[in-house]
Amino acid sequence: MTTREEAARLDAAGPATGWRERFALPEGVVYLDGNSLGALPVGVADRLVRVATHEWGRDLITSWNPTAAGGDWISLARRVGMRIAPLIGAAPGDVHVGDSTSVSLFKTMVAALRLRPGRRVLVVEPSTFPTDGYVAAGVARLTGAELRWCDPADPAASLDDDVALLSLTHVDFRTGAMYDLPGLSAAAHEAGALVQWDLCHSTGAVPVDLTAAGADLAVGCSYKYLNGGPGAPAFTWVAPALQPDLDQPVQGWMGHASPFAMQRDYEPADGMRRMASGTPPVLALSALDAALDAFDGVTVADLRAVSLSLTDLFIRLVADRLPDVEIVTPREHERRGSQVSLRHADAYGIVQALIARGVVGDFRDPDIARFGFAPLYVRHVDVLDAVDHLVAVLEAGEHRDPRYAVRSTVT
Ligand SMILES: Cc1ncc(COP(=O)(O)O)c(C=O)c1O
Ligand SMILES: Nc1c(O)cccc1C(=O)C[C@H](N)C(=O)O
Repeated sequence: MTTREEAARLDAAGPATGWRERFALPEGVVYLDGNSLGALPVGVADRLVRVATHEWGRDLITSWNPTAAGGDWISLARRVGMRIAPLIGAAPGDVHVGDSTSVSLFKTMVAALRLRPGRRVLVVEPSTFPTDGYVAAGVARLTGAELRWCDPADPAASLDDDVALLSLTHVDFRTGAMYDLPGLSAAAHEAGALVQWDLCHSTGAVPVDLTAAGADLAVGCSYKYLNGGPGAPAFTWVAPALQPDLDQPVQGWMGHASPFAMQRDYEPADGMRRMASGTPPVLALSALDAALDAFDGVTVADLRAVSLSLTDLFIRLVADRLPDVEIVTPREHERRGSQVSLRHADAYGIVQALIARGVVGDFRDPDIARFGFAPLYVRHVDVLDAVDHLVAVLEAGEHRDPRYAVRSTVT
């Protein structure tokens, strides 16, 4: 059994030294929900104030161009994309930032169908985060393509000559299980299909090398492990070889080759700039830009080492102390993201009772209690404390409190 002293030693000796201080976390809270909403990095509030007062308030519209205060809003999305690129194995100019993940999925799915005109099937995994399936169904309805649900245990079995795109989520939001990104990318290509990865639950916690894997398209949000804040803009990546033929459906003026020439006819900009549609969300991009400072000097390999050490410890302690609780997240490192999910009939009550004790995880219908381990700020001592509280909740029956019989709207 790991003692608190041993856990504290692991925290002090590991590569995570100094990482947690980059966040403004409330005292006494063990935050295990960074896989839904990342914590607040220290520089973000000041940056937002500066952008609002100096760039917007004082410099007004001149801030679209570079100013003494900073400004240069017009290139902000591109600059933020360049900072996300190394976390996903992308070249610096190949990441567009600006829409929600759902809207990004719409654009990339339509674009992928247009890149494979002879094929009309979109393959999606049915237990993925719902928005991926909803958008795929909408795209199918709009384009006349067919949506084919694959077997989650064997997505490659659904590939054939009709498939234009295999679209998968790298790390599953419910179970924390991780797909073999290079292997499934290769399988899609063998069938002549393109492959897209939803990296919402990977980026910033799990190593991803889209270039090495030969993937075609990817999307991901920035409010989870990237800590960009609620509603922070998502990113899109498309393999450089596909960019010249990329034809996305929301062709707006910001994706035009010369937006300020205000021409009548649309002419796409070069490269990923054409993925833009309208005016970029400058305030949200500024928050994200400041949030990414928390990754300065941090390698993805170190993030992964810390993440695995945390999830290993949580899994081991739960297995030892609560043998009746089912751990649904895979034990094998190569199949695990950065969260651990437990199955229990009273999962909702467990999560609420833990929150009342200052341990914040979340619940996913119908019976999953989810715990995310954001390696930049979760410590081994937090893992120990979380499991102590979990054991105490179950022993005292706190999860059966009648207050938890009715669920809140947002879980
Ligand atoms: C895998 C996955 N894809 C997409 C989304 C939704 O993205 P958005 O709300 O940015 O459209 C989420 C979570 O919200 C998610 O977990
Ligand atoms: N995006 C969210 C939101 O606006 C409110 C509440 C939760 C979320 C989430 O991110 C959910 C998340 N994708 C999940 O994995 O469940």
